[in-house]
Amino acid sequence: MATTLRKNREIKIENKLNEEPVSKDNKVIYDTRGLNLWYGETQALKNIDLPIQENHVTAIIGPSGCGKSTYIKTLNRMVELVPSVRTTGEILYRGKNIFERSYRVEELRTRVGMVFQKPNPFPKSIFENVAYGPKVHGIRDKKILKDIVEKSLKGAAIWEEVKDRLNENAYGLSGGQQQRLCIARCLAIEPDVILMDEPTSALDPKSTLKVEELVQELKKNYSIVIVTHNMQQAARISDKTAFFLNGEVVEFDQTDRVFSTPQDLRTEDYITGRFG
Ligand SMILES: Nc1ncnc2c1ncn2[C@@H]1O[C@H](COP(=O)(O)OP(=O)(O)OP(=O)(O)O)[C@@H](O)[C@H]1O
Repeated sequence: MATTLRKNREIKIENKLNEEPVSKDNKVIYDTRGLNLWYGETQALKNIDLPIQENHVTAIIGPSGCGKSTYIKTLNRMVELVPSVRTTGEILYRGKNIFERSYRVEELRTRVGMVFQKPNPFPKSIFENVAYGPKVHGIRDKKILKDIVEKSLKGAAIWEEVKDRLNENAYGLSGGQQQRLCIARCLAIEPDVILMDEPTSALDPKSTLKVEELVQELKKNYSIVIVTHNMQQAARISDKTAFFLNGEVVEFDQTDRVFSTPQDLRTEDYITGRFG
């Protein structure tokens, strides 16, 4: 891990050197160009063009089955775990096409963390849940692991609630706490991007609020892409919103514009609750 983390930092610097000078606010971290994706004969994504900006929260909204989850699972190539999947087009992550043969998918996945709809802690202690990733990457030093665990739990705004019970089983936590633990687990591998697939859909309103506040905090250091069914949530926490419909991006803009003055009638119909 120490080597991987160092490498991540070096890659960040190297990328910075290779990048064209663009203003900080406009730096594209993920650029999707003409992406099509099929599950067997079914086309789930159609000609997607989507630039995702660094240190922004980008929300993906749209009705059930429109391709939101498929899209974010394409960003870390997790979608390829489905054998019938075929893609065309490009996704550039920090300027490099992730579909290129020579692209190292393992490295992509250490730089791009993912949080799922249902909290999925391992049946292990709170400490071990967070230390797992760093251990897999070769960190054995107890002091370093302890520091990583504390820093990650603090980063996920759950440290105060669990610091006295780190050796207890993670299953003893509430759903909302489990989800923040999963976010801490994700932070422990020092990702560059965090993908979140409906991270609050299984949580109560209070836990949802905590995760939303956390996302706002995390975007200072990470780039976040979040799929959500909850339009209020997208409006509250995202900087940019992409509206997907039938596998296409119908509209992509600043979140306030998408919700206040949508350019496409289909976006307007969706956000005003006429369908979906
Ligand atoms: N493993 C799979 N095999 C075949 N088809 C799939 C698979 N996963 C998704 N699909 C199809 O791809 C399309 C997009 O599905 P996806 O799950 O990406 O939509 P979604 O917008 O995330 O939906 P939801 O909001 O209900 O989660 C749907 O038609 C779905 O049936």
